Amino acid sequence: MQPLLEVDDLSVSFRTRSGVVHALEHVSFRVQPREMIGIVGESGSGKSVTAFALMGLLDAAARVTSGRAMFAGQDLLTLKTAELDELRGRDLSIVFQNPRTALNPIRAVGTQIADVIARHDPGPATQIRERTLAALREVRIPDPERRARAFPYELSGGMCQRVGIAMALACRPKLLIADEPTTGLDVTTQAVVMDLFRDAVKAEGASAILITHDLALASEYCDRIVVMHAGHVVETAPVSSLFSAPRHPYTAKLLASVPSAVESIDQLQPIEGSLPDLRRLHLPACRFAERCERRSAVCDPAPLTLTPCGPGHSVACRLPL
Ligand SMILES: Nc1ncnc2c1ncn2[C@@H]1O[C@H](COP(=O)(O)OP(=O)(O)OP(=O)(O)O)[C@@H](O)[C@H]1O
Repeated sequence: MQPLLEVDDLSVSFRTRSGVVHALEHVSFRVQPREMIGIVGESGSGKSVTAFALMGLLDAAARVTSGRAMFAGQDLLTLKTAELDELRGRDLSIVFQNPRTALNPIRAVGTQIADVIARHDPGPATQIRERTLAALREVRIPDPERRARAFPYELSGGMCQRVGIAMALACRPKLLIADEPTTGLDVTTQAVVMDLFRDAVKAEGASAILITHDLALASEYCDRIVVMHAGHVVETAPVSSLFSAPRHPYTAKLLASVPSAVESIDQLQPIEGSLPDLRRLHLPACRFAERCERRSAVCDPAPLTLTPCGPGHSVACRLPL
């Protein structure tokens, strides 16, 4: 099957006062039509930078030093701003971590959704209003006529995130990226928001990338998982094989650190050590090596590539489990 998104060899660095941060190095993964993938990893592993690079939203200090991201026949990394503006909101949408900051604080939420629809799919005002209300209904916002007139500060965090999802879905995108969409929401609202997200994606036959540090959430909603560590993809597999037989020592540690994945509290293990400083001039081929109990001399030579190790399962480790 032709992938909807094919990311190959993506490397991104940031210029900072204290040196160059090698945030992503040779990141590759694919998203198939109608597939929901999860990108997981600790804080600082490069999940958001990946999403921002795909959406053309990296800040001025960032530089894409290699790679391509083919989406529906176009390389997202080489598109001009005007071309990206055409795609964003229409074929490619993002739901941000903090819905309140993602929304314009001085514009009614209905107007913000209407703006997106009018920009990509212009039509008579009554039709745009109807589509706006339908988008709010789709994410089960009660009393959408009244809520459409509300400003973000008048709505709860959960309601704002529903508006964010409604806005992202309004033009029926082919690919939706959700960057920690449930952070800061209570557990019940988290489940409601995620169910809405999944149902909307599946109903429209769209694909999605869920970025999260929450493995339990990813296992519940995704078809396949991409595990990132310190700017590298270290393992990718269908949910069932990743959770039953992880091959990368980092994935195994990540799983052992999740309360819902262990049977008793005694089995719960923190991941020792921290991510390497990504400003270092000579980072090891395996950026997990300094935290890894299995490390040996075979781990040192670069480059270290993702290698198939089972159906749909690849790992970047010379001494896999
Ligand atoms: N504007 C920037 N300038 C310098 N370094 C940056 C910038 N943005 C991100 N980074 C660095 O890039 C690396 C990856 O960050 P990223 O935000 O993608 O991690 P993440 O996996 O999304 O973490 P979190 O779960 O905390 O959001 C980190 O080392 C981070 O410090």
